[in-house]
Amino acid sequence: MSLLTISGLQKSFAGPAGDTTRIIDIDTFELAPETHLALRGRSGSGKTTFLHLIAGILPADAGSICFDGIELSQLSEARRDRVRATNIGYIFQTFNLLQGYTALENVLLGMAFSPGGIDRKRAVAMLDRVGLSDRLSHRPRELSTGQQQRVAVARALAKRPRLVLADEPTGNLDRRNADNTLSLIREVCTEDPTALLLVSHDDAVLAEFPEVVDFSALNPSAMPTQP
Ligand SMILES: Nc1ncnc2c1ncn2[C@@H]1O[C@H](COP(=O)(O)OP(=O)(O)OP(=O)(O)O)[C@@H](O)[C@H]1O
Repeated sequence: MSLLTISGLQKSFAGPAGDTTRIIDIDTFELAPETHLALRGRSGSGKTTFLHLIAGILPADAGSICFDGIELSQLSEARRDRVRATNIGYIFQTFNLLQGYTALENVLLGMAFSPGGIDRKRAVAMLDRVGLSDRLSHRPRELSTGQQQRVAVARALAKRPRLVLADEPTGNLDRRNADNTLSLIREVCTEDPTALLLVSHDDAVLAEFPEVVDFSALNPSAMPTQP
């Protein structure tokens, strides 16, 4: 039984000149529960778009995305938001932290719709595990870029999701912090047990995964914009 089953998935975007480019054209993709899978791919090949479709942030033009028995393409945006808030821990490439809230509040708010609800002890423990126990009351703008990335990691993991989507989750970290953060993500996803779909360009990160899929093989219509 797979946690995520995708078929015939298509997504195009209109360019500034009104022309349309198909960014995603994926025949089939499956992710089993508790599986850890990494995606590698060129910049601009559509990896973030793919994660946004899975998370229900973007609607697909065609095809099916079945998450835990729920067909996302049949749902309104509000219902997709609820599925994501309840089941998916998303580590955004650009963090998406709420600027008016502290690091701890960002993690607590991330737990608000999860089945376990808000658990302050777990939120504090997760921020401690990403090395930010002395930054609980800092707002995002008072944190370094790497610290903001670690808050985003803590927020995604603290809620005990069924699936973690991680878009370059170590992209702004030095080697030591990148290694620690990756180990933490995989450790928490094993403890709880959670499926993990991670995008990375970093060979050291990819080497840690039992399975790495080349995104351009999965999505052959991808049009890389940069080597
Ligand atoms: N809202 C949008 N409107 C128009 N084009 C878009 C939009 N979002 C993404 N694109 C285009 O889709 C393509 C894929 O973008 P995406 O962010 O998914 O790539 P990526 O593989 O994640 O890249 P990177 O590795 O650099 O983060 C790019 O060419 C981008 O310009």
